[in-house]
Amino acid sequence: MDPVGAPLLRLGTRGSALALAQSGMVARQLAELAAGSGDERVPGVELVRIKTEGDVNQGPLAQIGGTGVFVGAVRTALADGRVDVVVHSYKDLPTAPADGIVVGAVPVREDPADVLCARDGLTVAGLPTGARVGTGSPRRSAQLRALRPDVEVVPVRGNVDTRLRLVTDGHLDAVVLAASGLARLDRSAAITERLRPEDMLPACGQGALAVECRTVDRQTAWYAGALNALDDPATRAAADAERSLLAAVEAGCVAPVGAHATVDGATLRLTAAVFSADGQEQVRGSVTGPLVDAVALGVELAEDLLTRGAGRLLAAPR
Ligand SMILES: NCc1[nH]cc(CCC(=O)O)c1CC(=O)O
Repeated sequence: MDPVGAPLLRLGTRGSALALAQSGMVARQLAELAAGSGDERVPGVELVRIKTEGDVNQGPLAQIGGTGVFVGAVRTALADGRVDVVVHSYKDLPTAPADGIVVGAVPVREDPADVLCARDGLTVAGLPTGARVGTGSPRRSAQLRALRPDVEVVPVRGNVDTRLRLVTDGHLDAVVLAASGLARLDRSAAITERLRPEDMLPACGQGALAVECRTVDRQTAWYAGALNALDDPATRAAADAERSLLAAVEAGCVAPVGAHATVDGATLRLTAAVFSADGQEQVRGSVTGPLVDAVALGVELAEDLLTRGAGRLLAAPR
């Protein structure tokens, strides 16, 4: 309760700069929407910081349990009732559902594209032979090597600022990052080239946020109206399609996957590809259908890719 007795919406967040930027945006939107919903009780939104193992342990993500380590602690705080909503980068959210938790809102998506942040304004085509480009993502690595087999992909980890500094310090010629993360951190000036989704298919859900709440509260909590108002059905459908594809492909292969859904009125178009680690092979496809069939469209395209040999790409040399 805040001093005048109105309920405080407790929004759980990690402490990283990106998480705080995203949570802060959602907090402001939720406060405005709740206030605008005609509800007498104008709520405050309180940010509650949650420390996760991924923040403490800087070892390679794959060794400490993948991006799931960030999500787990935040979801536990939600399930335990310490907070009411949590905000995730949708692309970091595992596809398996969590008990008692639902995605209460999917706000309007930012640009889902990946971007190059290079020294001296360089583009992918302009990088010198043997240029050192940082990314920790097998998906970005494979597609970068498909575009430029001669560049050296350097594995990197750490937050967005750490990665940008590798370029400004002269350790790397460039890094590949998400346009959305840079925009939210007000670092878009570092972008030297926006990579078209045709050339660099984004991660499933990239650029979108997932606002999770407890399932029991989704319809009935005093903030349910604000969650409804925050939800963008087009973004939700795009994320649903990309993530159902990912879940269905993951069941059949562990090769890098990229996907991009676009929405035009009531129609959704999903393009996706699975890559060999070296980027020299790929299986790509598209599917178009009604927005309301987003999940089924993702499964349909996944089955198509698997039928055409997506699973086999796992065996390709690294
Ligand atoms: N893996 C870290 C991460 N998780 C989400 C984003 C960007 C924000 C988004 O996808 O919406 C980033 C940084 C990046 O990939 O450059």
